[in-house]
Amino acid sequence: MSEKTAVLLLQMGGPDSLDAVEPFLCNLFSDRDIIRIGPAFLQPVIARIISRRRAKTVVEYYRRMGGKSPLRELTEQQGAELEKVLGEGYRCFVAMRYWKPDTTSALAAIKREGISRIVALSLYPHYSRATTGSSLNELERVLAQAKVRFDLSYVRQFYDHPGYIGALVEKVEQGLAEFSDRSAVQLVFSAHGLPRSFIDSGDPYLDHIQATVRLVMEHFGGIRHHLAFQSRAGPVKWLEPSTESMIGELAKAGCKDLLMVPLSFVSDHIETLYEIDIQYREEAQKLGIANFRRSESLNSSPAFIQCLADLVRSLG
Ligand SMILES: C=CC1=C(C)c2cc3[nH]c(cc4nc(cc5[nH]c(cc1n2)c(C)c5CCC(=O)O)C(CCC(=O)O)=C4C)c(C)c3C=C
Ligand SMILES: [Fe+2]
Ligand SMILES: [Fe+2]
Repeated sequence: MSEKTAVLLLQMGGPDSLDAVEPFLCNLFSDRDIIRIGPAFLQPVIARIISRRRAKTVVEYYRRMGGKSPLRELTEQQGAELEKVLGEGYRCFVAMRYWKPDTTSALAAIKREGISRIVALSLYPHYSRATTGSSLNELERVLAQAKVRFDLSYVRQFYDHPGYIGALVEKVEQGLAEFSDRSAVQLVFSAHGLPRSFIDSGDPYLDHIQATVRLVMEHFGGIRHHLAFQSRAGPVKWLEPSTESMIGELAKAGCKDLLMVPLSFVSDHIETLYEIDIQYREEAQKLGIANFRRSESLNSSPAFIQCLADLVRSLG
């Protein structure tokens, strides 16, 4: 057995071609940790119907962002950079919840290298049962079937880690520098939405998001800021206000300079590259917000990779 530690980067994954959109959606809608549709035995059938219908709309979004999600490449790059910072004793692997490479193939690769110690590193800063919880449940299911035993530890969240806050502050600072008068800019922190029922049953996601916003804003005294939630799907009640309505309200109040700060996803994907950069930008410009910008996603920013390395090393 190798003395090395495997760092297993947990992400959602995204379609790697337009043909992959429907099966990706079907995997997502089949997962009862993220969405419950009908009784468990019927969910796979309903998931197939919903994914076929949603794919018709979403394929066009992926087409407009280059024909696929960049999540795999971005996550593999994070793994490569993290491996460089951690040095000799570590190897990084990627496990995507709804697309490739999946948890089974990631564990097979770890096993092939003879590694027995795994740090499961969730790339969602804010814990939710829908995201990190789902990835960890999948990992436990796959491990239960593996013939090899691993020594496993977890990074479940890092919403208040000084390295994460510092990496976000750096991106907001760069975003603000693009405006001629930073005191006129309003920040909209845009987090991924979640059905209200998750929070009502104890999910800490909203508390984590609010803590991140508070810690980032300690560095930006005097700048006006707001928190909103994007990408709701389906008829249930979601966290409010929606990013769309927030943009509308700010436009009505005369805002001309707006910096969107994506939260809750550390890499570029459909919510930054389509929803914010295309959909919300077109809407904002129609409503008279002349300067609509977005701070960059963390992706492989050196400060963020250093944060991930600190999190891994903190587990000894
Ligand atoms: C079905 C309900 C959904 C919940 C709840 C949800 C929560 C949630 N999602 C992310 C991050 C990502 N979501 C992505 C795609 C995506 N998510 C949903 C649905 C829910 N998400 C769908 C249907 C899709 C597919 C795209 C679409 O149809 O709109 C992705 C990957 C995007 C990519 O680039 O391909 C990420 C990442 C978070 C952080 C979150 C709650 C905390
Ligand atoms: Fe999502
Ligand atoms: Fe989404």
